[in-house]
Amino acid sequence: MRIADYIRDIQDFPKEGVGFKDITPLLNDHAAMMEATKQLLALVGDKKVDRVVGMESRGYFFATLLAEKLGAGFVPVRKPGKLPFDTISQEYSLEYGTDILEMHVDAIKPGEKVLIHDDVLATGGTAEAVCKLVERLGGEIVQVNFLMELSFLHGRDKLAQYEVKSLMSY
Ligand SMILES: O=P(O)(O)OC[C@H]1O[C@H](OP(=O)(O)OP(=O)(O)O)[C@H](O)[C@@H]1O
Ligand SMILES: Nc1ncnc2[nH]cnc12
Repeated sequence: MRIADYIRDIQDFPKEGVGFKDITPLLNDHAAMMEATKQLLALVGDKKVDRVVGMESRGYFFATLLAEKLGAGFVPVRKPGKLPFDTISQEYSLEYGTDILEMHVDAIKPGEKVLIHDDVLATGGTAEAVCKLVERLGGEIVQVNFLMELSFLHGRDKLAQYEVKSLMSY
């Protein structure tokens, strides 16, 4: 089974010029979703992970599956104003806009080992902001992984000090 066969390309979404990578076919097929989870787990290997951090919203799907398999807690990163408790905020830029990401102040304890997961690495702005949030809370980032990276946008350059892995590269 090829995971890439379950990624649908949508041209000019959400804006003209963007080639959008749609993961809903992958989520729609149980066997494909489980295979992708297995392959992401293989990227993590035998690293100890206390918390898996997932980015709203498409990062949540596999981040929670990974947390379950790794015996780790799940931490949601959300867009502003959505988290009910005290938060820390970090501004970031996207392939198509700018925004702020937030995390609960008590989501990660100093010294905890953190896996960060998102579906797509594009410009790297989102992942860079999340790395900053995790480190501001004292977390130790053991890996940042993605289903896919859009290598022509060079998002890895923003994450040079971390172990960055992805299942697919375009
Ligand atoms: O590497 P970057 O250029 O920062 O882009 C990658 C981010 O963009 C997408 O999220 P989006 O903000 O579209 O939100 P969504 O998951 O809620 O659709 C994607 O799921 C990543 O989180
Ligand atoms: N081209 C793209 N497809 C899916 N998600 C994205 N996030 C940023 N760029 C993206």
